[in-house]
Amino acid sequence: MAATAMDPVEAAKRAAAEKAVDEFVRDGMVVGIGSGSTIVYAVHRLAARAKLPEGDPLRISTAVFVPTSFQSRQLLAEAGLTVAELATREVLDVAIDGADEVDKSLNCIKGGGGCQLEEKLVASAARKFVVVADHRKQSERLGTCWTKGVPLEIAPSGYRLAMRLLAAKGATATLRMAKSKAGPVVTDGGHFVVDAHFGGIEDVPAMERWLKAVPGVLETGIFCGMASKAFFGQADGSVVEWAADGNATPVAAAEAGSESA
Ligand SMILES: O=C[C@H](O)[C@H](O)[C@H](O)COP(=O)(O)O
Repeated sequence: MAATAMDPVEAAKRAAAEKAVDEFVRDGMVVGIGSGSTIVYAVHRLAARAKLPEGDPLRISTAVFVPTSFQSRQLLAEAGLTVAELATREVLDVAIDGADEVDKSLNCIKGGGGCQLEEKLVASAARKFVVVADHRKQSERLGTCWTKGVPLEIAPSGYRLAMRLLAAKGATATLRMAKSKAGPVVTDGGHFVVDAHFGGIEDVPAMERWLKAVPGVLETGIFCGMASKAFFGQADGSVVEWAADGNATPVAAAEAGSESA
């Protein structure tokens, strides 16, 4: 039976994730693992590398992985990879995560999946923060591609106050509602998510500072000045790499789509 072709967007996510894992993860490292659909391919790649024969330079046997969510903890455990907790690790070698939108300075909007607080903690603890995404996430200005708003993780008791303050600042702010449960989305940490859309964000650092100062906002989905590199899988199967200095480089995705590491 002929193999079914992979959906091009999924193939792009996979190419980016595999490239980042192979460029940044070495054996013995402590590695932060983000959440979302793109990170699934990173974990699959890590699992494949754990099965490589001894002596293979890509083999990982002593690396440990710090998850950012229930989802990534489960993925790592199912892949047979060693899970570590951020509470017992002060510094991580690298953290790899997806994003909802990335600008040329590698500022990101994250939290489309409601995991921004743990993701921010893990990324902040890492010496290097690496973003993996498909081409739809490449943006000239945050807030223009991802128009669902900046996800904000909010103390439940403060969500009405926060929404009033956000609206006064000009945002369209909505409490994120669950799809298969009555009521709001509740994060892994037991908080609510408010999505605040301001249109295109001109001054990303100022916006992040302002959002962080809103009472009840525990963390914002703006990751400003944190990433050192971003990999974007393209529709043609290639991977484009953005560096924090604004340089964009097309890189070969020779192994993209391969089953083995
Ligand atoms: O809360 C979710 C995370 O920030 C994800 O990394 C982000 O939403 C990107 O997810 P995906 O890889 O599914 O596009």
